[in-house]
Amino acid sequence: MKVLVLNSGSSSIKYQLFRSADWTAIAYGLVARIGESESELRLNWLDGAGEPQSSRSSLPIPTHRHGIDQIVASLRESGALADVAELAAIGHRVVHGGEHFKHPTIVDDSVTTAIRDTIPLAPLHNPDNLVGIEVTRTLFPGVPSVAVFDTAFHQTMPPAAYRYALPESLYSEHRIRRYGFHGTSHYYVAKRAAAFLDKPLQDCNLITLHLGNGASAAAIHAGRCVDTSMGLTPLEGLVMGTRCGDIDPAALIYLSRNLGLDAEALDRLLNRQSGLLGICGVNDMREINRLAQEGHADAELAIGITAHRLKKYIGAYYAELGRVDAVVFTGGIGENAADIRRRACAGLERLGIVLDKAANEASEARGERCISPPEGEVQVLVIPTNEELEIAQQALAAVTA
Ligand SMILES: Nc1ncnc2c1ncn2[C@@H]1O[C@H](COP(=O)(O)OP(=O)(O)O)[C@@H](O)[C@H]1O
Ligand SMILES: CC(=O)OP(=O)(O)O
Ligand SMILES: [Mg+2]
Repeated sequence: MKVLVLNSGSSSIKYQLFRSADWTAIAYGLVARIGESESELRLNWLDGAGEPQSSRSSLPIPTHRHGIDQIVASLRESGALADVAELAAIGHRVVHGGEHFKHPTIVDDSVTTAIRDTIPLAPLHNPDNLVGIEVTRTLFPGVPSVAVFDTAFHQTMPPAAYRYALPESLYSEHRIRRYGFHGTSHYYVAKRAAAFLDKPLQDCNLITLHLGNGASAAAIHAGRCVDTSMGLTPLEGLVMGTRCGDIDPAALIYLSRNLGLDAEALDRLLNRQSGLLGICGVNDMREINRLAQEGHADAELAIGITAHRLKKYIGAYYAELGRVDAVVFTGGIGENAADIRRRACAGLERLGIVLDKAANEASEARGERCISPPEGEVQVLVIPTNEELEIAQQALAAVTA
């Protein structure tokens, strides 16, 4: 059987098709620039002989529905998915599941309603996730769609970690609390880290750092999440591509009173115009590294604030956990940006966190690796994330349960 995984964003859909027998990704790709005059369809697949092939085409793709149609048509044409009947499940990334969803869930009307209800909490993500689900439910009524939630892994946090110091009614009536996101990624890399350390996950204390366009940290005690940096929405915590992370909430009051910014303007400012982009005008870490090396002070500052914030969270989560087996870096920045890793870990020797300079900076290194000395008290690991694989496995488990 095969499992298709869709990660629907505002103007793109990323997808992977897995063969469940051995969890090989037999095809993956994306549809980009949906709704623009020239959209793009990319497909990578393994041909009949197992050789990798790829194709890229430009065509107008006006809506997500057309995008998913195109994905399925190209999967059919390539032979990766000869017949939709081969699909055991379609797994969807859903960013916000509120308190309602602690597990992967087969979608029915009540589930789409519950996901729709959380849109105000994840306006950047949930609407597009929902569109993907609605399209596959109408296009393939015979194939179960399974929602896998970013928030699910964090549902084990104790109240001391997930409650804010706000009036009780804001929690009991409005469910304002820390939810946490990227849970599928934190869980996946935690499992891989445990395997790397050759210990059962339930014996591992880990600090996992997912550093992509969105970024978050998690404290994992005995294999369960006990704290995470994102909050009610994916805005709190670390510095991100376009999101500010932690700020004094009174800054919003100030901006509202003195600059007249309303809710929409604050949302735009903090979610889309801040973070790395706000500090230095660029949100791509590769470009920022290049600019910093050329001496651009604002690019250097963007890296400095990012690393400073990361170090603070590593220290805080170390204090919460008491003992740490490994610090795990993942996501596009975590997996590739040696300089960020170096700065985030600098000065933490007293905590047993030490990097092996050569291992950290080995630019050709790929895959799961240890970047601390083998005798180190705390292993520092780089573990490439694979949210799609985790979603595929959870989706299949949900439909076969
Ligand atoms: N070699 C690299 N060096 C530094 N940063 C990198 C490198 N490769 C990717 N990145 C950064 O990773 C970020 C994107 O991470 P990714 O996990 O792909 O994002 P998303 O959250 O969209 O999945 C971007 O800031 C990008 O610049
Ligand atoms: C929740 C979140 O921030 O997701 P992403 O990193 O995909 O934007
Ligand atoms: Mg990602």
